[in-house]
Amino acid sequence: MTTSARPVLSARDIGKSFGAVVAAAEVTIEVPAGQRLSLIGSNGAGKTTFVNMVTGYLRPDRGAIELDGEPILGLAPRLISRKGICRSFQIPQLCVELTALQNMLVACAAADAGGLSFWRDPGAGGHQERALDLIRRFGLHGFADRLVSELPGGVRKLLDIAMALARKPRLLLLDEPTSGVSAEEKFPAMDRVMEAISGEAATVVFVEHDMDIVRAYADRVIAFYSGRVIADGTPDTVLRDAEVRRYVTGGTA
Ligand SMILES: Nc1ncnc2c1ncn2[C@@H]1O[C@H](COP(=O)(O)OP(=O)(O)OP(=O)(O)O)[C@@H](O)[C@H]1O
Repeated sequence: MTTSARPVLSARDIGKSFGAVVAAAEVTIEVPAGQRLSLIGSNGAGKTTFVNMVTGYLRPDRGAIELDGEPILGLAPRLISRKGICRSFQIPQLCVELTALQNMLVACAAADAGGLSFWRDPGAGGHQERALDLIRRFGLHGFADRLVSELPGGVRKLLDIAMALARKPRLLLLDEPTSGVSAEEKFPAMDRVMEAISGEAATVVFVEHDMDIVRAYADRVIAFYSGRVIADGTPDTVLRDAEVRRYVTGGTA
């Protein structure tokens, strides 16, 4: 679980409270390159708060966050994403009036652009090739020309994740990649995601409620409870942990 190499992500003693609610209490997590880390915990345990702090959507009250040794705490989400931390959301953030391919083109063009100049022609500058490659690798070619408003939830989820990869991130954070995806589609969808991520050599942190998915795709698991890390280790170790069984899985894992 430990490595002598410098971690891709280092979050040390980060804390965040919302009034009396402690959403993160001195959370320390280091993620080495290439790891597939799953964050688990019951509703309100602090998983999304952690993701939001790492990606700049929430500013911690205290602590330090570094990407490849460079401090990133306090930077805006757009800057953090340019530095190499990208994310997907529980509810996909897509432009529903554009097609799947147009959304991907905008993501690819924005990844390259210094400003908003990509709006002039998102199809220019090799973006088309990258967009089509990602669409194909996520198995979305059949949906490329369909409006996002017409797409099923599972397809939207995959498109949102594929768009997060447009920037070739060092670290990809996926907030509940399988929520809203039907039981039979979950494993094929995660196979696509993990295959695409390994092709990009990105490190991945994913928030997940389905313990079968955690077991199948994570090589490390961190369990949260009430804003604290209560277990950290291999899936087997963490899912057998007494506190995790009590507070997270209810003994069902
Ligand atoms: N913007 C906010 N304002 C007030 N309270 C918040 C805010 N964001 C999160 N919280 C609170 O912080 C705690 C942690 O929430 P968080 O969303 O991180 O949990 P989670 O583990 O991601 O839960 P879920 O699995 O339901 O998404 C909860 O008690 C939540 O109500």
